[in-house]
Amino acid sequence: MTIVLTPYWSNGVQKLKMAPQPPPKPAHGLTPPMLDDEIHAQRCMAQLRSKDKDIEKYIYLSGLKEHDPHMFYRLCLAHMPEFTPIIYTPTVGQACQEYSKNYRRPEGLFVSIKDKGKIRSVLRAWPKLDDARISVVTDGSRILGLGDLGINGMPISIGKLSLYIAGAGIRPHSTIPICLDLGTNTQKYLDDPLYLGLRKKRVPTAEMTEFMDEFMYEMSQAFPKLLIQFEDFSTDHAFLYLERYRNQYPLFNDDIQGTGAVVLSGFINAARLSSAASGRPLSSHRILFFGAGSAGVGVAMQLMSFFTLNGMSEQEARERIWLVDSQGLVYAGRGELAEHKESNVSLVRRVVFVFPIYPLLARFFLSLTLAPHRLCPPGLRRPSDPGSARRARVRQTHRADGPVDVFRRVLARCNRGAQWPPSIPLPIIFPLSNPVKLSECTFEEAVKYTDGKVLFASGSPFHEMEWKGKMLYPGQGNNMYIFPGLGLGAILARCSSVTDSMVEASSLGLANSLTPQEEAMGLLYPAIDRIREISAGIAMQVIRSAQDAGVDRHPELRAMSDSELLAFVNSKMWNP
Ligand SMILES: NC(=O)C1=CN([C@@H]2O[C@H](COP(=O)(O)OP(=O)(O)OC[C@H]3O[C@@H](n4cnc5c(N)ncnc54)[C@H](OP(=O)(O)O)[C@@H]3O)[C@@H](O)[C@H]2O)C=CC1
Ligand SMILES: CC(=O)C(=O)O
Ligand SMILES: [Mg+2]
Repeated sequence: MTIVLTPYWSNGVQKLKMAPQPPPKPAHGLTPPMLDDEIHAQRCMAQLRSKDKDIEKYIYLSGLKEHDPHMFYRLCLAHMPEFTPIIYTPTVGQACQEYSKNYRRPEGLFVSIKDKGKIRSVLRAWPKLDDARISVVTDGSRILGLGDLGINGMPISIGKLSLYIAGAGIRPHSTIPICLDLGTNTQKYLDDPLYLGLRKKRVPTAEMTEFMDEFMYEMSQAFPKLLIQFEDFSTDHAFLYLERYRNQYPLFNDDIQGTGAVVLSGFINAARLSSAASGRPLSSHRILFFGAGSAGVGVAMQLMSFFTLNGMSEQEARERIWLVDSQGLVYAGRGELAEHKESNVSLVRRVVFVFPIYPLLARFFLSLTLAPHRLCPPGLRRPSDPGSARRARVRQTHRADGPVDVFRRVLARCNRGAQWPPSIPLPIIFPLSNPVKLSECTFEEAVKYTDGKVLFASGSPFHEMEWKGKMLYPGQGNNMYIFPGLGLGAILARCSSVTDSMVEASSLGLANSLTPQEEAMGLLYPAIDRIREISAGIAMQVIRSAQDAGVDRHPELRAMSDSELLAFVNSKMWNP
């Protein structure tokens, strides 16, 4: 089916093709006589691999997905490690940045601030109203770590949904990529004649909230069975709209909750290995978050919840967790804190009482000195390090222009060329920022500075490497391991909302999905080729958790045994 769905900014009439229907058998004579499926799969891979640049590969695969979706998803499933860096991070970041330049055809739904008051009619233009089950919605304001890309954020919604289809077997025509156009504060795009979005600065939060209220209500009316994933909203709005709507509609925020879940899962597996090697209990870990945005605070909240559910007091759990932002250590009394840091005050250190008389000195000291010093694992501290020299060093690190440089320097200084201390046999380093160029450190750096001992997981993929005759494998701590299974479970259980317990269930499901072979290799996350199996297991845990929380609306699933439920989940997966 094709319908005319012209983006409001487009002059011409363009057709939005609803993909993918099973390909109709072409009449004899309309295809080459020897067009064999198997050979054609090889041909497509050869065409893909012949492209020099990743962005060209991305464009090629977008075209393949449009005109032959079955082949696209078949190849995607067969070559996950090769495909994900192209259709997802890191290349999707470039695809977003160049979206207006490379734009070829409409894909997804654009809802503009100008549609306020008539969002209903925009949504109802979507051709597959009854089929819709999952939508990834972004406003383009914080795409990966690349900042405010405005309407150029659309490929992130498309990319995430491709992973839903490939990774969890969501039916392609049940997905709706959405980009909200609320303006952009990035001058480069406002000045770009090719920019496809509104040429105005972002609207104030109050106006955005009115828009969001209407948008969410109309979404629930137009698509009654829809689960919504909020993606890459700037941190203030990410927390605001998650809290505002989470009890009203089935939705979750991928950057806060999906990231929290994936990192908790990796942490559980890493801490197991680390604690086994050091003989120290899980409670001995000290966790530094370098960045206190939606991802950092989301993960910190997830870890807090895990620690307290597993026997630690809130105080003990809090003492494990340290947040650092662009101003240094986040602590109560530092001054006005952003809402998402303030409202998660249980994470904020309450250390200022040590300096009742000299609050300014305290702020300076805590921000520049104590935080990185204390956070540096104990075995790495140099007891003889004079305070002034340390302060100077730390100040120097804070002079850097971005978190990447700061982190690299801290890491390098932690090592100081000395032997990695035996008190921390297996340090855990998760440089989670995306895409690759924003990763806080590379796998190679982490391996080098820890003499090959690091337990490592990054947001974007790195290659394995050899170190002193041994092959070392980096993990990919990316929410792509979580959202397909979490979404599938929430859809199949017909949830009225997504609870914290469902998110935690997805995390534990992932942590427990390692095979004995993967465990023996010291992996923190399972091989991505097994994503379907992993997603099915996660979906099953999520459904059970939804039932426990009483938010499921599919009572027949309650009567099923676990094996029946798993078979049911698998039977619902779409296959190319
Ligand atoms: N691996 C994964 O699955 C995921 C990865 N991410 C990635 O995480 C990154 C962060 O996302 P998000 O939290 O939403 O982004 P934000 O921009 O909201 O947060 C960034 C944080 O880093 C802090 N920061 C910036 N510069 C410095 C500096 N020089 N020194 C110390 N701290 C600094 C900021 O401080 P301040 O608060 O003071 O401004 C802020 O707290 C992105 O790259 C994103 O792609 C996100 C989601 C999932
Ligand atoms: C992975 C992801 O969601 C992000 O970097 O924003
Ligand atoms: Mg994201």
